Amino acid sequence: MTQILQELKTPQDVRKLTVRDLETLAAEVRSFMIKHVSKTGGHLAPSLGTVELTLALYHVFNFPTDKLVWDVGHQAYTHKILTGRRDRFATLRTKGGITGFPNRFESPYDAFGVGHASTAISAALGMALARDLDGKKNAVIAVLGDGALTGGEAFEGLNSAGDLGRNLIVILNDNGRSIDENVGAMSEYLSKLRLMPQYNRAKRDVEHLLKSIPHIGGKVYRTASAIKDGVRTALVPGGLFEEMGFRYLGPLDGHNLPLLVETLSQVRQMRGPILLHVHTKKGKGYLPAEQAPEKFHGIGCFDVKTGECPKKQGAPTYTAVFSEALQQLAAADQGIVAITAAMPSGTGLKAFGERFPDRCFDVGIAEEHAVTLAAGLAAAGKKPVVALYSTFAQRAYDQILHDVCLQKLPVVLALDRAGLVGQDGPTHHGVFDYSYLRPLPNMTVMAPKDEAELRDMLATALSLGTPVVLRYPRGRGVGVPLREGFSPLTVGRAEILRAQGSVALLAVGSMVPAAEQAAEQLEADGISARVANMRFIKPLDAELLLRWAHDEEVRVFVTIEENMLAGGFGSAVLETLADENALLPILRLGIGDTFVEQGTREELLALCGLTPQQIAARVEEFWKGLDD
Ligand SMILES: Cc1ncc(C[n+]2csc(CCOP(=O)(O)OP(=O)(O)O)c2C)c(N)n1
Ligand SMILES: CC(=O)[C@@H](O)[C@H](O)COP(=O)(O)O
Ligand SMILES: [Mg+2]
Repeated sequence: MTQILQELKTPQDVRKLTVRDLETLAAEVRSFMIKHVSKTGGHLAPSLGTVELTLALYHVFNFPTDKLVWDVGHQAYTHKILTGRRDRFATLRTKGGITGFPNRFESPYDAFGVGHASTAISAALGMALARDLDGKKNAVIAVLGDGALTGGEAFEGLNSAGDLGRNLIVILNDNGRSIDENVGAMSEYLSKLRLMPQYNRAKRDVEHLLKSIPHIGGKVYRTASAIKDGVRTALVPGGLFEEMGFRYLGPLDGHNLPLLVETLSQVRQMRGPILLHVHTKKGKGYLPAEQAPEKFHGIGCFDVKTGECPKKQGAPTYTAVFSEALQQLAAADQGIVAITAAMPSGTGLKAFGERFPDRCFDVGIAEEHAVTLAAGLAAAGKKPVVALYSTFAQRAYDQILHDVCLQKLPVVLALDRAGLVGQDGPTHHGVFDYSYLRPLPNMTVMAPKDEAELRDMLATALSLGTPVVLRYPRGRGVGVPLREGFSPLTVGRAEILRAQGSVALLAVGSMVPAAEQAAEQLEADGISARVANMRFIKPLDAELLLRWAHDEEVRVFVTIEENMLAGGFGSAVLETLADENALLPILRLGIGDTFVEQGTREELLALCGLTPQQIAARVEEFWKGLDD
């Protein structure tokens, strides 16, 4: 570690540095960050883009008295390094280590916990209102990206903040990208602003001139500013934000420290809602990341010299199998269309979009809109597939209920990253979907045991003509052979994998292979076990459940799921058996009433007691308890 960074004892020390020191510090922070993230993996490109902005903020403001709210929080590594987490930075995103996003339990400098996009303005406005109620004077700053600005909640926040008129600084960190290319009319608008610095300079000059005229200058400026003839909104940079009640400043070079420090020092004195537009480069200062910002958005470990990641062998990912299957089905059916909410690469829809550009829609970070858009397409006769990460689908609950299920529209929700996702941790685990989707009438919910079954489930989902959810985990498949064609499944029918045994292991999705291994272990230990791949969480195969419940050999039911126990698959089995007065002793395995921390998927499955060995051991213990 080089000098200035090493000598910083508290974040307040950054306030004492000269601008020249800050420039040296920026270089030190970058190489520190690259060195560590190359080993742990993480959101490198977004965080490289905000080094100067973060240093300037810490130079000008007094955190944590002033409040700094990051949007998503994947760009906040400099903030973490400055605020007491430098020495633990090597543990970033590892089990027991520091988290990948700001987290209120980790540091008083993390004013608000994040991970999902577009929340910063609303949260910061809440803090500004509380400050005013308490008669305090601290600054409140929200930093969000141009991608986050495509999210509806960001607009709701702007709308409310502009109306309430409180002292609030919103910094728009515009790097022209989301994870992939940014999309939408707002993104176009920001691009135009970036190309019009001359207007901005002119505006600043006019402001300066008018305000310098004694007595009447300020009045003239305000009158001039109040002209709302449409021309201003269209031609004056930031006119759109100004119409919403913000004072717009920028765009300025977000890597120019002297300019940032000077501007933020002025902004600090201003009143009312301010929107400062800074222009940054994703991956700044590390050539491989500048050249491939999408790859370095969130990356595993890599070689610092080359920027290359170690090649991984193995089965294709669920995402890749989904992508390929959807393209195959869409080639045969013109009615199939696909929608992503800013995750074309992550969900595998990028390849679909390249092949069927007219039938693929990236709507930005707008999960609610994505689902209702799909409902509209379905109402007009199309077969939409909305590919979302399970965790982000939480955003669209009312749309799934009100716009899709209530109207029984044939929308297929393909929920990727379902279950425990690994290093992103509790903000991103997709472990709630069975519980929140199961109560919805008209909904079918299924989960494949492997990547081959994913293909068949997708074909089944598209053939049903009703709302369907298909959820599958992050990462690689099991490694089973993939057939050419598709074999549609019977809805609500389980697959029996082992037909005899006193313990009935009922598993869904990713837990089916684990259940099969656990059954072998149990057999080896002298307890016979049968196994069903339930396939459908809704409708459940009630016929099988009752048949097994009434089978004299069966003494215990065990449900196994990578989901919360509350309201999940096990609850569904329990309800069905209770309603039919067919209850046997039942052991439900899944995730207890807690937010699961970060770690590798394997570590977290073990933490939740869901490895095959742990499943077998927990069943054996339960079994022994029956005789006591
Ligand atoms: C609700 C929600 N949907 C999707 C995501 C996934 N996601 C994380 S960062 C990101 C792009 C954000 O772009 P921007 O705000 O411009 O930040 P940048 O990465 O460019 O710094 C997306 C889509 C998310 N975190 N939250
Ligand atoms: C910050 C964020 O929400 C995304 O960048 C997310 O970390 C991507 O996850 P995957 O790596 O599973 O695509
Ligand atoms: Mg961006």
